[in-house]
Amino acid sequence: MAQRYYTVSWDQLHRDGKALAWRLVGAGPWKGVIAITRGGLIPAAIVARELDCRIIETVSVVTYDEEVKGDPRIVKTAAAAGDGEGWLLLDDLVDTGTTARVVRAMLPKAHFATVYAKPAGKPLVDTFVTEVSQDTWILFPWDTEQQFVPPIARSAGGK
Ligand SMILES: O=P(O)(O)OC[C@H]1O[C@H](OP(=O)(O)OP(=O)(O)O)[C@H](O)[C@@H]1O
Ligand code: HPA
Ligand SMILES: [Mg+2]
Repeated sequence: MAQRYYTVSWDQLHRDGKALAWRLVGAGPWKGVIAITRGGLIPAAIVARELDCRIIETVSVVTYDEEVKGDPRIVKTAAAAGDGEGWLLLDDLVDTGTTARVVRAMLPKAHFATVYAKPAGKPLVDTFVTEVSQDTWILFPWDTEQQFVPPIARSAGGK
């Protein structure tokens, strides 16, 4: 299990997604966006909207079951994108870089961008917005929900 958590709200993801679009706007034009599903789908929608890009392809790689990492499994390729030249490849984050390595081998000429990056995966990304430490687990809004928490006085054992 991760040692700490970094919770990302929908609002923050939207803001960070737009910050990513600002970093990418001068690097185009793009033939289209390729989202690495599933985590890259929402960032891809936000960035594609800001870059005025209507063409969205997907590739699917499964690497984790919740917080447990396994061997990466390619579930879907993006044949229309060829070697990726002129395409913008998007994911929510790079952690160990395992998924990025697999996808980069499939689309070596694509520009690879993520919203968040951890140190081990950072060298594989062309553009990202926010770095978090390797022992931090990012909690995305689609994986979480709001719930009641007891007052501090009670959880600290005061009452
Ligand atoms: O750098 P890595 O160590 O490979 O980790 C990053 C990848 O792991 C997560 O995907 P996941 O395999 O959980 O699939 P999902 O996007 O469908 O949730 C995340 O969305 C990235 O794609
Ligand atoms: O920190 C993370 N958060 C969510 N999914 C992930 N997949 C790999 N690392 C992470
Ligand atoms: Mg993913």
